[in-house]
Amino acid sequence: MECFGARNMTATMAVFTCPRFTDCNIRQKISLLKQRRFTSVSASSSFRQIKCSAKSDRCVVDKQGISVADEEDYVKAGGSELFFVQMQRTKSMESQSKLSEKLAQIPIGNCILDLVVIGCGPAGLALAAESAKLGLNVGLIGPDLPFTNNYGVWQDEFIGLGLEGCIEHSWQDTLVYLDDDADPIRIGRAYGRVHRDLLHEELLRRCVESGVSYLSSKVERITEAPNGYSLIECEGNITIPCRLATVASGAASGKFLEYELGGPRVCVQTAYGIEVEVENNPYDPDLMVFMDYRDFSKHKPESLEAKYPTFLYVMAMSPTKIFFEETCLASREAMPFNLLKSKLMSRLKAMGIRITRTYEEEWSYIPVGGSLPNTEQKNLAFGAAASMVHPATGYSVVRSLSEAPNYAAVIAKILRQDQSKEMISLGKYTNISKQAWETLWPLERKRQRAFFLFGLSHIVLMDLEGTRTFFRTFFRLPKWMWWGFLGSSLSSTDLIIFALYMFVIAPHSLRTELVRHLISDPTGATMVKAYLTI
Ligand SMILES: CC(C)=CCC/C(C)=C/C=C/C(C)=C/C=C/C(C)=C/C=C/C=C(C)/C=C/C=C(C)/C=C/C=C(\C)CCC=C(C)C
Repeated sequence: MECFGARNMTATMAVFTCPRFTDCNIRQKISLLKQRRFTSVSASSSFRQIKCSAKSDRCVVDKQGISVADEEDYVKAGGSELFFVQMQRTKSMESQSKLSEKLAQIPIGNCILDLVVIGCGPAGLALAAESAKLGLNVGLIGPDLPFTNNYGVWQDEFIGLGLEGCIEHSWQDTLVYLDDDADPIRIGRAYGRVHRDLLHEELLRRCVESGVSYLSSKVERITEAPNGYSLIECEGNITIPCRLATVASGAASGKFLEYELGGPRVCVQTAYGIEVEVENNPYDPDLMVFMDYRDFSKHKPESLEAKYPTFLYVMAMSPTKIFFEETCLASREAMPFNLLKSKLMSRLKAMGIRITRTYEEEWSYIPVGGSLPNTEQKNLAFGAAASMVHPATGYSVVRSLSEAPNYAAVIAKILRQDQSKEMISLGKYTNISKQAWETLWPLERKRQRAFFLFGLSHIVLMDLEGTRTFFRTFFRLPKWMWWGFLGSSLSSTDLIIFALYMFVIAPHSLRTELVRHLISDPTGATMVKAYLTI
């Protein structure tokens, strides 16, 4: 057996450094956050992400619109250059198992893994389990952190994945409110709230069953050995050799990957959510509210609040226990979290809803759009790192979970057919990743994405009234069209029919805007080019 320089096995906790920002001292900031207002601070510099529970909710917002700390910490830390921050307050995640307690440790020093998956979110766990099921020797590396997000899914999609047992609450129908005085649109599709602990447990169970091994560590870099193996260099001088590496560590995994140059700029979906006990809840607990775009707060058109059209996402767990999330579907600059929070509070007040107890609070920041990974590179990616977040909705979990088996099958195939040990020892290796990249991003998928990016670039330009008109038209499309659009299951040809249908039923003002946008926005030209490329 070959052995590649794993020098010691200590230091599996993350060290807070931030190589992307050479001038910022994240370590110092984390320690300040830890000392003062926050508990359980954990971070991964490579992901440029900090997760922490706040003791205080007096947050300030940095110049990119991200709440980072309370004022005193912020000043002491010298401001924040952080790009991706999620804060979860008063959430209990203790019931989630530690990966390190259930998975065998990656053998260090004496074996070469077939595949290393970097990142332990839903995409990483699903890909690791599916690949190991096919007989690959798979290692998973990443910080041993619980799932913290609240995921919502269309129930049929989750049943299709065999994950119905992970739905903690479901609603038989879903509503969209667009007009202040009209009845809501009934969507006719059941929605579910994912139980994050059960999802974590189920994906972990699949990893255990298929024999995935695990290292709780932070990956510092991925390099290539002269014989073509990938070397996963982790903190504490641990190096794990493998035949292929797949990065599944979320949207900010840029350090390990190359992305196409000159692509569209990244936009952001921001949301502020609370799970609360309330009095005077006007929402029917049997129905999920996907989007409530009614303008309760009546902000003046020139106000900052009105600059970001937001909607309320409502999951009623009982007549009095509700999860509310004020969401800005997409904007060019991140909507400041304090603004989202104040919009939610004034909306609830205007509706006469009184909060009597807060169970949980969450801030969510999801980059949408942006470039595709460069498909010539050797390292693979999966999930948000592979730009698999739906640019026009921000949803990604179902796509990652549903594509994991197929992607794993292609990885297994190329690893089997390629690179016999003799070829490797003769230095005759080829880039075996190309086929996997092409499975993830074939021309057809690139066309669909070009269409979604065109839609996204239109969404970010609309004001509240424009947004309502847009969605009034969108939800009047035949069901298969908008279901398919949201689930990324329309082919590129279906999307042309979708666009023409939308054009036909749209009011004159929206038609003119769509055609003007198609002609004048660069994403229009890119979309046409993608459709013409064969
Ligand atoms: C925590 C976490 C993770 C999260 C949280 C957050 C939340 C809550 C979220 C939510 C979300 C949601 C609900 C979303 C939704 C979305 C939607 C519905 C979307 C939709 C979209 C749509 C679109 C974009 C569309 C588009 C369209 C188009 C583009 C069209 C076009 C047309 C044309 C161009 C026409 C042409 C014609 C001729 C030329 C003749």
